Amino acid sequence: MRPGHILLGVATAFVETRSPSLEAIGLGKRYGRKPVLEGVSFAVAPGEVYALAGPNGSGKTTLIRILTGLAFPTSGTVRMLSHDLYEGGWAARKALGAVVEAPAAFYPHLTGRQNLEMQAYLSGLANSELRIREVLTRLELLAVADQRVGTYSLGQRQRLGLAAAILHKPRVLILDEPTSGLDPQGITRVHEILAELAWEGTAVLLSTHHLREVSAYADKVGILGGGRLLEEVRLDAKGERYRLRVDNPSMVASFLKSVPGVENVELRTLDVVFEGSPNDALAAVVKEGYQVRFLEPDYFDLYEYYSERVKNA
Ligand SMILES: Nc1ncnc2c1ncn2[C@@H]1O[C@H](COP(=O)(O)OP(=O)(O)OP(=O)(O)O)[C@@H](O)[C@H]1O
Repeated sequence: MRPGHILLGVATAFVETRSPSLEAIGLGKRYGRKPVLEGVSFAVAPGEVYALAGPNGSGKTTLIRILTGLAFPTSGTVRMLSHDLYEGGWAARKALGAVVEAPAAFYPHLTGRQNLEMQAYLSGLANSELRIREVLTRLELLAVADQRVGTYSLGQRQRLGLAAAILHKPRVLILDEPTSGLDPQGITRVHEILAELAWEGTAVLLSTHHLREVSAYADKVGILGGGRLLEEVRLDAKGERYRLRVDNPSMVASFLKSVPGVENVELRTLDVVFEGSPNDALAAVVKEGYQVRFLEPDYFDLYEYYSERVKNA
């Protein structure tokens, strides 16, 4: 997770000094002759949140199925805590918690608690009673823990899926659209929980269409398009930017590119966005005789950036 104000130093050290928990290395996948993924590589460090975004059909679910061992790549490999996922056996698999086809499948006639007990038994988890209570509390499911899962709302089932995925304290958590179908409160709660898990050191990879919510705490966003990783956006590395609204933005954008102290000038529909000195930019534009309507800080908008990136791919 991205460092919060108080804990900044600690989290930064945590993310940067450890080797990746999850690595995708040159992943490719074909169905027959149809390529669905090509050359996809990225890494997720302990405590990092990596969000996969991309339009429908861009390959997110296929990639997540490969990363969780539910499908095999045609080329490339996956490493989980430095073990090969497909050949690393138990050492690689026990590191992983996942919800792939959300909401996860549960026995509807058993209660939430009984479903978790079943899962703990099947995965050989010793003394699971306390741990089950812990995850039910964390996912705010204690009040419905002894209710049959068949009576759960979609949000409760989604959270039970997450509870099951983290029961054995995995160091890598992979989730395919964990907030799909949830109401705004449910979406916020799931994102809060993922941020907390990352804060404790779990490497979290999720696919999502909720870019604005995820940009509040994700460290990186991988943008998939047509089966390729088009770009990896580091959300913590975005420098200070400014937005200038003027009467003739395209001419002002070309002009600003030649002004010392002003960098990375971009035209964004009605506005000119740039990095560097806002004072130098304003003085130069006014001196040149352009009419300025306003100048303000440009907060990085992942959704806007993503839309532009996918449109131009
Ligand atoms: N079993 C399969 N056989 C053939 N083609 C497949 C198969 N599974 C997926 N595809 C194709 O692979 C492409 C990527 O699909 P995928 O489900 O991974 O995309 P996605 O990004 O998860 O989409 P969405 O956002 O709609 O869930 C699509 O063109 C899809 O038709």
